[in-house]
Amino acid sequence: MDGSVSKPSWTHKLMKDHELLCSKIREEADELCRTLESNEGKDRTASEMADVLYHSMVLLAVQDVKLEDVLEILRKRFTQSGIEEKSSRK
Ligand SMILES: N=c1c2ncn([C@@H]3O[C@H](COP(=O)(O)OP(=O)(O)OP(=O)(O)O)[C@@H](O)[C@H]3O)c2ncn1[C@@H]1O[C@H](COP(=O)(O)O)[C@@H](O)[C@H]1O
Repeated sequence: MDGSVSKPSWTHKLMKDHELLCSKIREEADELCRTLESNEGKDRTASEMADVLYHSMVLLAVQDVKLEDVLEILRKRFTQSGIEEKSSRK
């Protein structure tokens, strides 16, 4: 024993408590939207987006989904407009 005390980790807490994790993602997404609706400025938008990304990346890690896999899906969508893709599903 080296006598060190491990620091509490927000990430570990989120990974163990899926209800908390999902509620944080919803809360942070709502805060991000409010930066637009209330014109809170670029810095606030960037900060809230960082919160959304961080919490969403924890959700990916819980499910063993790599961010690279998400980026690959976005890359494949480059050649098709979102409206075309949506109508192709109907
Ligand atoms: N990027 C983050 C990160 N972004 C946000 N958070 C935490 O997410 C929590 C969000 O809670 P709240 O919504 O209550 O806080 P808030 O959003 O600041 O409050 P308001 O917007 O409501 O004013 C806060 O405790 C933030 O510190 C993060 N916690 C950790 N990380 C990264 O994860 C690493 C490991 O952190 P630990 O897991 O805590 O060791 C860190 O070094 C960082 O790199």
